[in-house]
Amino acid sequence: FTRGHHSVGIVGAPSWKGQPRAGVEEGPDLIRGAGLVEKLKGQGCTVKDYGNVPFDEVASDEPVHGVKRPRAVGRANEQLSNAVARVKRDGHTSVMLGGDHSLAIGSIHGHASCRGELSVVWVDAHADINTPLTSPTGNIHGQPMSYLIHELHSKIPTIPNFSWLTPCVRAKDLVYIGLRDVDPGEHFILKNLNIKMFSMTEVDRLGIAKVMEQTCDHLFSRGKKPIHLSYDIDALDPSIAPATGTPVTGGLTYREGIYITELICQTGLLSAVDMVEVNPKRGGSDAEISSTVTTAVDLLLGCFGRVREGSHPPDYHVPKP
Ligand SMILES: O=C(O)[C@H]1NCCC[C@H]1CCC[B-](O)(O)O
Ligand SMILES: [Mn+2]
Ligand SMILES: [Mn+2]
Ligand SMILES: [Mn+2]
Repeated sequence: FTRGHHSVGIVGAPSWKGQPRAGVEEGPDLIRGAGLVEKLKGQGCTVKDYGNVPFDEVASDEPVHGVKRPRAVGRANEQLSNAVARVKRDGHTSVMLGGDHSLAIGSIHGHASCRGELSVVWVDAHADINTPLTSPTGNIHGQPMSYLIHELHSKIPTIPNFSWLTPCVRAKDLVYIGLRDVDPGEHFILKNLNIKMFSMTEVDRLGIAKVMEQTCDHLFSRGKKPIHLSYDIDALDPSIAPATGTPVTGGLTYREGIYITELICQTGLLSAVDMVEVNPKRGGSDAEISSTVTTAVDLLLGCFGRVREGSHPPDYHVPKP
């Protein structure tokens, strides 16, 4: 068996402004420091690291319609969209390292600007689909999907530095896995738009293998599209990934988290992946931080061909004495 060749383009997005807890901006360099590039190369990938997006400074940034830090987050996502579009134009599968989950706005927009209609798999304890007017906090990391889907466009007010953004995802092309902390407004939207979701109840009831089978059936039922996997590390149980801003008990096991990435890889359709919300300042110890970061790296390795049974080069042979 030969390992599928993966060409990977890495973009760091060191921004924290979609939420109030400092530290998540250290995510990109922490994940790199845990050996992501070397490990991807070690499993046969071609890797180009595009570095961290040099986000512009934004002066005063007062809330608008309750949305916090809109100008900084809007501009950062415009820059990120351009960076991800470039990675896609260069022909790589893009890996966006966050940073908080508001950065999925730029990542998905930039991906879609190059590849057109996408399937989005959103792995998260949370739905991140509050509109500016349903959000209980005003933090944009709880809102990204509402800015991206066509069906909510009429519910999004004009926000400064977001005029560049047009919705690019259809509700029927979105699947959630891992939900266990969803606001009332979000739940109404999920039901009203009939968005496919596998909460932790479905993970428990069906098992992760069936969840992935049904995720693929749903996404491919109207033809196969490039997959955008947006992975919030807080989808994992806090016992595995504690160093994150909004941990919720009862999450995915390490094995379930990895299984998701193995199956997505096997589709051969993975076109972009986000790995977000790793925050070292939320870890209570070095062990907690390294468990979180190592898991993030392992999830990305699973996206790009690592299989737990092991593998060997096509031309391998046992040495003769
Ligand atoms: O909208 C919000 O601020 C809240 N809504 C309920 C879940 C917690 C939080 C959003 C968390 C954003 B995430 O998933 O990127 O960590
Ligand atoms: Mn999230
Ligand atoms: Mn989350
Ligand atoms: Mn592939």
